[in-house]
Amino acid sequence: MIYTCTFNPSIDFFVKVEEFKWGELNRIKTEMKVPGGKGINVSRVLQRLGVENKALGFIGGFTGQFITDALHTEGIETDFISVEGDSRINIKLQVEGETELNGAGPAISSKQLQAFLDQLRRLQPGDLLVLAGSIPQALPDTLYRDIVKDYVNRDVKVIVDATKQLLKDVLPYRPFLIKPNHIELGELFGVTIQTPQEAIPYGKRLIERGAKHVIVSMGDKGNLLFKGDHVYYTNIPKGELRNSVGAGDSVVAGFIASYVKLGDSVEAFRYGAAAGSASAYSEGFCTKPFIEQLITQINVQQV
Ligand SMILES: Nc1ncnc2c1ncn2[C@@H]1O[C@H](COP(=O)(O)OP(=O)(O)OP(=O)(O)O)[C@@H](O)[C@H]1O
Ligand SMILES: O=P(O)(O)OC[C@@]1(O)O[C@H](CO)[C@@H](O)[C@@H]1O
Repeated sequence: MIYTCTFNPSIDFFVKVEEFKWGELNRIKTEMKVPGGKGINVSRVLQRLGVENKALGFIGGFTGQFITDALHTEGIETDFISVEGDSRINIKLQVEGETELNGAGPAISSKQLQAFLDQLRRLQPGDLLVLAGSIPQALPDTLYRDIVKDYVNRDVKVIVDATKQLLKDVLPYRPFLIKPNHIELGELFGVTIQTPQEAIPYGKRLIERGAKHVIVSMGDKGNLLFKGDHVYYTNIPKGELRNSVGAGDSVVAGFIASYVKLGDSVEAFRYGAAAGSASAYSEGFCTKPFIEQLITQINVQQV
């Protein structure tokens, strides 16, 4: 079974305006409210690809109710722990590019955290666990590390999509896959990375530190996969950018969907890259037919 964990789910409030003026009244042209959070996005894309999975995490208040109801309408299975506060609303302002304003999220008590950790005990050898996104401030920042440490030894493949220390700390425990984007990769090493060539030495270091696979997504510059001593690059198919929120999560979901079917991480990388671009070229998220249309334009080359 595949489980995704979103410690801090959100309603993503997408807002388009013609022009944005600071300090003035701006009228919204179009708006859309979608359940979000990185693990939830992975669940959504897996569900669209016909891969059974369950979304776990913490949800609360009227926003939490909206998130749960909307996910069930989409056919996504959930098993969230309830908290008292409201799940956050993340603003995605689409004008001259995308500006994001992400909320802090509700408090989570140690009892609620324990209920979540108890839930994880149902994991079986062979299961796959996705830990994705930021964690609310109330939670210990060793949380991802502790979970990876526990479950990797139980033959669970753990995938981590997080940033900074949360990501650094999991490496010695051999996560199956991590997926920083090039900016997050640069942050880990205190450098600025702009090209795939510049990313290569740093991706290799993450493998040396323990990750089994590393995908570095680079927006319109393509993707890199690091696996053992090998490095692979995918190009980007032709298309028009509509929304890049969740494109990275789609890469993760596409990788998983293909990997569980074929067990081939290089082919899974190609499928993940197609899913990322299919989401970037859609108003919402990718669909299976669109991924399979774009994948014909994607080549994987060893670099
Ligand atoms: N402008 C774009 N044109 C084509 N493909 C894109 C574009 N932006 C993203 N993609 C595709 O989606 C992948 C993931 O995008 P990106 O590197 O922006 O991930 P991310 O920063 O983790 O995204 P997020 O956190 O919003 O989900 C890219 O590597 C690429 O395959
Ligand atoms: O604040 P976090 O947890 O780092 O990121 C949350 C988020 O920006 O990531 C997703 C896109 O990847 C969105 O659905 C969501 O709003």
